[in-house]
Amino acid sequence: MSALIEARDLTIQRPGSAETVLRDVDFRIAAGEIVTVVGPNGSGKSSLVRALLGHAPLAGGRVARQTGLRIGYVPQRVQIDTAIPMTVRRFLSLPRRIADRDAAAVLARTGVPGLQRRQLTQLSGGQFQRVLLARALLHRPDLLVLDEPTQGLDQPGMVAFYQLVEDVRRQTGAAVLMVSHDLLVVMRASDRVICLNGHVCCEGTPQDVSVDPAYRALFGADAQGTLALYRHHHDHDHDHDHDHDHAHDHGDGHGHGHGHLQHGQG
Ligand SMILES: Nc1ncnc2c1ncn2[C@@H]1O[C@H](COP(=O)(O)OP(=O)(O)OP(=O)(O)O)[C@@H](O)[C@H]1O
Repeated sequence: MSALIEARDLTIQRPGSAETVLRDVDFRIAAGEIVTVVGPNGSGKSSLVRALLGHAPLAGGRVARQTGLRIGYVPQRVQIDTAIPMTVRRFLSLPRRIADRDAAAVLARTGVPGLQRRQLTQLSGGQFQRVLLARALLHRPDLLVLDEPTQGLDQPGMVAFYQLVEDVRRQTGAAVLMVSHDLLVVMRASDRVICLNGHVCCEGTPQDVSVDPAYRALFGADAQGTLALYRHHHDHDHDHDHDHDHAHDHGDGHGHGHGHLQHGQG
């Protein structure tokens, strides 16, 4: 299958300096794939995403994006000016105006129907993330790019959010590229995981990455947890769960995240 985005030998430097943030990274994502980038703070995850989207200069290598590729992007930080009142409905129409019908449909799809008239500042963390996802979905992207989409959500909120991302992929066929720290949860929602630390430490299926020594060295106790989760999953074959991969996820699907809005971040 041809790639939506393909990168070769990417090298990225810290803006305004010769310091290398990422070196020799190869990357590809195909239609319909869910790929997650994990790695410690400062390991270059957001830099990689920005370079793939063409938002950051390359110090080396090349990136090819499929002609006409539609991308829905939720950046790591979303600047909300709390001094200016803004409803969800208006937010969805920025920068391009959309019809009421489309606004209602996309909010229903992301599990927050009827929020149109609510002020952004009055949303819970989980609702806000779903509104961001709704906005990213509006223009029927071939690829959704979500940079740490569950920041500030509690565990059930995270599980529910990743379940929603999988539903969106199934319903729309969009590929998904995510950056995440939520190792245990996100790895289960991914087809492929890339573990970064200034370069690609390891990559592959979640199962392969969870047992890779480089991954385990980077994530220590958390990696042990991932491993245990895969063992547990492997050891049990639930009668009623043959057709999907969430036998041990007990998210309630309602996204009741208790995080807070990240007001005015840069
Ligand atoms: N605009 C910038 N100006 C200066 N340095 C930057 C900038 N963006 C990134 N960097 C540096 O590049 C390195 C990688 O940052 P990046 O944000 O890509 O990491 P990350 O893996 O996404 O981190 P986190 O998990 O903390 O979000 C860091 O050392 C960071 O300080």
